[in-house]
Amino acid sequence: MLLSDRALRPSREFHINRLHTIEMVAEVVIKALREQQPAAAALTAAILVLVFSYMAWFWSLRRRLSGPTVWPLFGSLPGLVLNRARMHDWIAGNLRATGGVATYQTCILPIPLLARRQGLVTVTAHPRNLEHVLRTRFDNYPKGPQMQAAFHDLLGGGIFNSDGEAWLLQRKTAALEFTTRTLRQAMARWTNRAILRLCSILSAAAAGDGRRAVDLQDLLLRLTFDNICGLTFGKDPETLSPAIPHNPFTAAFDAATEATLQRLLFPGFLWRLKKALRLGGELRLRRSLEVVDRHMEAAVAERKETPSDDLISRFMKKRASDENLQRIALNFLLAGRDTSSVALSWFFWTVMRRPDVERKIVGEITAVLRATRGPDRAAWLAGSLEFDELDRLVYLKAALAETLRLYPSVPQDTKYVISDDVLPDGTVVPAGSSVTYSIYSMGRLETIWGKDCEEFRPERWLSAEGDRFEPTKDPYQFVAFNAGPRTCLGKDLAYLQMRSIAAAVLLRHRLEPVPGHRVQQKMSLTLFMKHGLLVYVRPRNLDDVDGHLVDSPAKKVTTAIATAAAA
Ligand code: HEM
Repeated sequence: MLLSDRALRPSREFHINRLHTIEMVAEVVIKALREQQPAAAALTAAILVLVFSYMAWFWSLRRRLSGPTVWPLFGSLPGLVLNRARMHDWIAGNLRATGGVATYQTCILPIPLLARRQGLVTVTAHPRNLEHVLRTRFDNYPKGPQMQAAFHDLLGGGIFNSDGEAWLLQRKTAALEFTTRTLRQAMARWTNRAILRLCSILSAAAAGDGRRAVDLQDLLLRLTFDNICGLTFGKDPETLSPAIPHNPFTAAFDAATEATLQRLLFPGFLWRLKKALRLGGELRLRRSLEVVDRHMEAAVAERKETPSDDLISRFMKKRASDENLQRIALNFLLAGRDTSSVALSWFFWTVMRRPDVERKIVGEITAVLRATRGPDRAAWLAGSLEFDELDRLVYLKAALAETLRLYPSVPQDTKYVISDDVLPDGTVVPAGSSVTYSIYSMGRLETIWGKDCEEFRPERWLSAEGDRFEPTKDPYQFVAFNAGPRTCLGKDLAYLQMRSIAAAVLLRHRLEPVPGHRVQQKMSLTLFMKHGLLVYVRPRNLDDVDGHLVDSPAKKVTTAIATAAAA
C-alpha cells in the first residue's frame, strides 16, 4: 500500500482525540488567565500546543507504518529493548504476522523531518523484495553513508566498506583471486595445520576423567582467526594453542571491532563527538587501531620481503599501496573470520542433539574413507581429508547448509535507499530510509520452506537420489552468503574449511553438551552464542556408525563410488 494513500485517511478516533486535547488545552490556559498569570498561561499554551501538534503528527505517522508498536519519541526502541534477548525470533514473529507479505515498516526516530528518512526502516524477508534490493536495483541500495562512516576507521574504503566504483574495482580484482586453485590449496593447508592443534586440544580434554569441559565456540573462533590470517598474509598467529593464551593483535582487533559496532547503536553526531573528545569506546578504538596498524604494517613489510601465495602477496602484484594493502587485509580478516566458526558452533550444537543426523554424517565420512583409503581405520585417521574426499561429503554439506538456513552467521543486513522506490510488493521506500533484510527470518518462513521450516532436516538440500547437494532454485530464498553482485566471495572456501573441520572432529570425537549450560544467541552483527558452547569430549567409537549405512545418503555415496570405480 502506498504511504501517501494511507496518509489521506484520518481516522474517527484521531478526530475524537484531537477534540478532547483541544478542550484540555483551553481549560488549562483559561485557568491560568483567571488566576492572572499571563506568562504561565502563554508557556502552558505553547507547551500544550507543541505536545498536541507532536501527537497529531505522530498519529498520522503511526498510521502509515505496519509491524510492531511504535511509541511517541522512542519509536520501535521499546520493542527492541524488551525483546533484546530474542531479537531475531521477535523480528521473525513480526514478519510471520504479516501473513505471507513478509514485509513491514517501522520507525526508530519518530521526530519530525527525520521520521520519513533516517528514522524509517523497512524490514523484509520476501525473496522478490530481496532480489529487487540485491540485484535488480542494486545501485539504489548501497551500504550507505552511516555504515561507511562508522566502519571507516577500521576498514577504510576496503571491499567490505565501499560502494559504487570503489567497490567494483576491488570486487573484480578479488573475484579473480578467489577462483584460483592455489587459493583453495592455501586455505586447505592453513586449515589442516590448525585442525591438528584443535584435535590435540580435544584429545587432551577427552583423555581425563571426562569431566573437563571445553568452550568449543572459543576454540573454533581461534581456529578460523588463525586460518584467515594465514590465508590473508601468510602467517599463522597460532592463537589456537594452549601455549599462547593471549595474543595482543587478536585482542586489539576484537576491541576495535566491538567499538566500531558500538557506533552503529548511536546517532552519528554522538560518536563523532566522543571521538573528538577521545572518550570511552572511541578512546579504546583509537588505541586498539594503533596496535592493529602496527601489526599490519609489519605483516605487509614481511610479505614484501618474501612474497607467497597469500592474498596480500597477490594484491601486491596489482601495485596497491602499503596502506591500501593493510586495509585490504583487514577487510578480509573481518569478512572471513567469525562467520565460519559461528556456523560450525551451531552445527556441532545441533548435531549433539540429533544422534540420527550425527550417525549419517559419520557414516558418510567412513564410507568415503573406506572407498578412498581401504578398510584399515588407522589409514582413515592418518592426515586430513583430501579435496576429492571432502567433495564427496554431500550429506555433511547439506547439514552445514541446513545449519546456515536456521542459524545464519550474518542474521540480518541493512541497505541505504538512495532515491524513492517501490518494492515489488508495493511497499514505498523513501530516499534516505533503510531496508533491513532478515536472513534469520527467511530460514523460518513456512511460505519458503514449508510446514517443517523449523525442523533441522539436511535431506531438503539433497537430490531425490540423495547423492547430490542441490541449492535452492531461487537464490533469493537462501541468502546466508548474500546474493546478487555482492555475494560472499569466500563461500566455496568456507564450505571447504567447514567440511574439513567438521569431518576431522566428528571422525575422532563424540561431543556431549554440558548439562545446564545455556546456549543463547548474542545480539551482534554475527550470530555468536552468548555464553559460548561448553561441551564434554569423548573418543569416537567407529563401530557405532559402521553398521548404520543401510538407508543413509552415505550408503548411496559408497555405492556410487564403488560403481564408478568398477566402471
Ligand atoms: C560460513 C561462512 C561465511 C558466511 C556465512 C559469509 C557470509 C557473507 C555475507 C552475508 C556477506 C555479505 C555482507 C555484506 O555485504 O554486508 C559476505 C561478504 C563477503 N565475504 Fe563472506 N561469509 C563466510 C565466509 C567467508 C570467508 C571464509 C571469506 C574469505 C576468505 C569471505 C569473504 C567475503 C568477502 C570478501 C565479502 C565481501 C563481498 C563484497 O562486498 O563484494 N566470507 N559474506
